[in-house]
Amino acid sequence: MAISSAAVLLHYVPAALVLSAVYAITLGIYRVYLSPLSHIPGPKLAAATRWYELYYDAYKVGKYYFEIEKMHEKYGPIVRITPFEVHISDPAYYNELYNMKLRLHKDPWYYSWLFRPGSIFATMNPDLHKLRSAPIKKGLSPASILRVDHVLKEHLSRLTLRIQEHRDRGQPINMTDAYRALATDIVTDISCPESLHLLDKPGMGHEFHESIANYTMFAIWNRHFTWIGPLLDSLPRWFVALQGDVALGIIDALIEQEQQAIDVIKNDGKSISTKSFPVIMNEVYTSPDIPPSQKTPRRLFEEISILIGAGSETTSNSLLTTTYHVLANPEILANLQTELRTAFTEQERMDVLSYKQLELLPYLTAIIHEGLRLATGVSGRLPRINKTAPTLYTNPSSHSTYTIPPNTPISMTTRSMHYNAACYPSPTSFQPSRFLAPEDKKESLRWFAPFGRGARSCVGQHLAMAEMYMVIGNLFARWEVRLAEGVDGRDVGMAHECFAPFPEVGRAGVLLDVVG
Ligand code: HEM
Repeated sequence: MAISSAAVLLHYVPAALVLSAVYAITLGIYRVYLSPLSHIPGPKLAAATRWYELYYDAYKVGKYYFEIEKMHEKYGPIVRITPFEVHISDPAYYNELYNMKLRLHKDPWYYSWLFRPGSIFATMNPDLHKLRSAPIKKGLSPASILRVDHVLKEHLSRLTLRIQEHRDRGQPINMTDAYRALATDIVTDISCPESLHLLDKPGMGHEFHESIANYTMFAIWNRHFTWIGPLLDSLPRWFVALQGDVALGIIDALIEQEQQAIDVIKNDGKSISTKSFPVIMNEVYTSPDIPPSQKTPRRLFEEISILIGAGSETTSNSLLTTTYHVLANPEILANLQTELRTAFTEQERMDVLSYKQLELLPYLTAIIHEGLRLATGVSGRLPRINKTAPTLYTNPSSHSTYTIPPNTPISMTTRSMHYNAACYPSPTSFQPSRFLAPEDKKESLRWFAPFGRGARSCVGQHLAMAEMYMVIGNLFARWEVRLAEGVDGRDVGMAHECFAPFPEVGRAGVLLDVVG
């Protein structure tokens, strides 16, 4: 009697299952007891398999941050959080890890998340990063930001129009949408020949922002299953259209960005818009430091799409957190309004105040620092790798020194430092006074790193600061606004940590009543 091939296969299934189980158990035992990281404290399951992180971060959506916090409470300042990675929670060590001199690499596994390997954000090697980032740093330098002051003012005027419209209609304005639209419009204007102009769209691009946020949270799966990113990128437009208009809007925005990259290259880097300043896409293309092999449409597109992503959610979240806390604290609001009304005449306050005018104000400055601290626009754990030498870490309480072998990702989380009661007493409360008196300010700035530190710190920080001053300064100099009913701390709190902090799913956002 002939035996079918299916029957033969079935015959081997139990053996294959047993072998896989033996392999998995042996690997787990090796990782927990014999690996070069086995001396680092932490949960055995996290040391045995990456699926521990997968469960909390991808399946439960951005919950590993909270698990890592619990691990530190139980095991101390150094913890092995995956079979391969060590996490440190010790503010005094922050400057040692994120140190200019060390020339550390980023961790390719962690940064594979958004599938943009051509961007500076996902460039692991410090030499290649230096080359690629030079024109971007130039385009976002303090001098360049001053040159685009008129662009920022123009976008602020469009925000003013939206606020005015809502006041005239007696409708609350959704600042979650407004700030996301504003930050996206500004960063696209500065980076690309064409801006997205979301502030002018109905609902200020609400669905667009929601989809980007949802994608950002979903993209965590991409770290664990690296085929997801390329698959999503290769989906044809007609297929995406089946998911509805919002998905189509996003894919069209990406296609448009890629087309702009193609046009910039076709025009040999000469301006293809009527703008009075060079946009970053052109700066990258014309940079003499970058070899022609790095000037493909795909790389240009990846660079710019990351710049837009990095410059929108972070900034809008910081603006939102600051606005919420100022309004939730009447005394702070009153102090800020007094400072603004003393510094500027009514006529000046009815016009758009500039970054240069506003950055001189000490109370506003303290508010912005405190807002950036509480928001911590990047909440991810930022792993770095020393390729050549072991890293030594000494636990300050036990005085035990741990040797972490080369090539191990070592991470720290700025948000934990910003919320550490030893660095900032009553860390969850909004207290601009921490950044006011010179001695308090000096101490608070020691632990203040919203833009990260070292060679891979934020390239957009000068633009972000200009936006913070201009939006917060102008909002409270000109308008009387109140938190609408139902808005509370959950609208700016972090319920999901997906590189950026996200509030509970389903919250309506920070709505403001414009009363004058
Ligand atoms: C308040 C707003 C912002 C915050 C809190 C923030 C924070 C950060 C942090 C902490 C990093 C380091 C990430 C890492 O180590 O992987 C970073 C990197 C980066 N940021 Fe920002 N950022 C903000 C605004 C912006 C803006 C406006 C832009 C663009 C114009 C931008 C573009 C980038 C880019 C491209 C990187 C990657 C830099 C590199 O790897 O060399 N950011 N940002």
